[in-house]
Amino acid sequence: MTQPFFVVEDVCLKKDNRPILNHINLSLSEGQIHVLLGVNGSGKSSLAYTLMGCEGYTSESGRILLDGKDITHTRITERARMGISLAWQEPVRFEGLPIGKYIELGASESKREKVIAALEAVSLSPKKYAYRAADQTLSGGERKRVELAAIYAMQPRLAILDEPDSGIDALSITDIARLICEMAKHNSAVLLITHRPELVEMADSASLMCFGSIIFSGSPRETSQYYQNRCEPHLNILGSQPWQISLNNS
Ligand SMILES: Nc1ncnc2c1ncn2[C@@H]1O[C@H](COP(=O)(O)OP(=O)(O)OP(=O)(O)O)[C@@H](O)[C@H]1O
Repeated sequence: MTQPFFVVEDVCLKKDNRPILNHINLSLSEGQIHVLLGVNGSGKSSLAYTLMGCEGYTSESGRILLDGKDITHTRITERARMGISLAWQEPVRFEGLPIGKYIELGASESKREKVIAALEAVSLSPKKYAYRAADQTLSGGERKRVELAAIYAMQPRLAILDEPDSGIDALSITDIARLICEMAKHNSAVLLITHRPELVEMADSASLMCFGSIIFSGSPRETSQYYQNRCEPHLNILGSQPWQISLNNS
């Protein structure tokens, strides 16, 4: 793995005077897939928004560095230009716009080919979808695929994927896994927020968030085992839904 180009140093965030992120440290290299695990409300999406530079999510302390340059106070549009992109947990609505046009907006080069390749990468037929305008007949799962296709076409330096699997059926999870691997092969770093074991397994590294802090980092296997041993029993006691993750051969 090459030297990290994206480094998060000691980042803290408060909302309504409440700490949401506590001294987060993270680094990513080109082509690295890093999984962020954690129960609901542990701060995963807040970290994604902070790294993307979303309004209201500027860290009070610490630094975010891209190629050694401090981008902690750089606006979201500039960060996008620098090659950081975020696939939201709830896909962006682009009603009225043909799907192909939406994907083309951020495509890096040779746009028509990119749109076709991106749609094929998420198993949507270009013939059927490229000219179809987004409207209420587009399902949640289809929207999720289009959002991922748009990110794929961009070939960002860092793709932050916030639960790309939500609303996606079990059979289609292999399409998502393949797409993420393709992105990494094209040298994008991927920060992947997910609860799906199939996606955790293919990552290079993982971190576990709890109450706004990263409490464990290691291999995906070690991290999910840490979760199972330390977090799940507490969730069971609290009567919450256990977050189910089981890696093969573990
Ligand atoms: N804009 C905000 N104002 C106040 N509190 C917020 C805001 N955004 C997030 N929080 C709080 O920060 C905490 C972390 O939320 P966040 O959505 O980042 O967690 P998460 O790990 O992504 O959860 P999930 O898995 O349910 O998506 C929660 O307690 C949430 O209520």
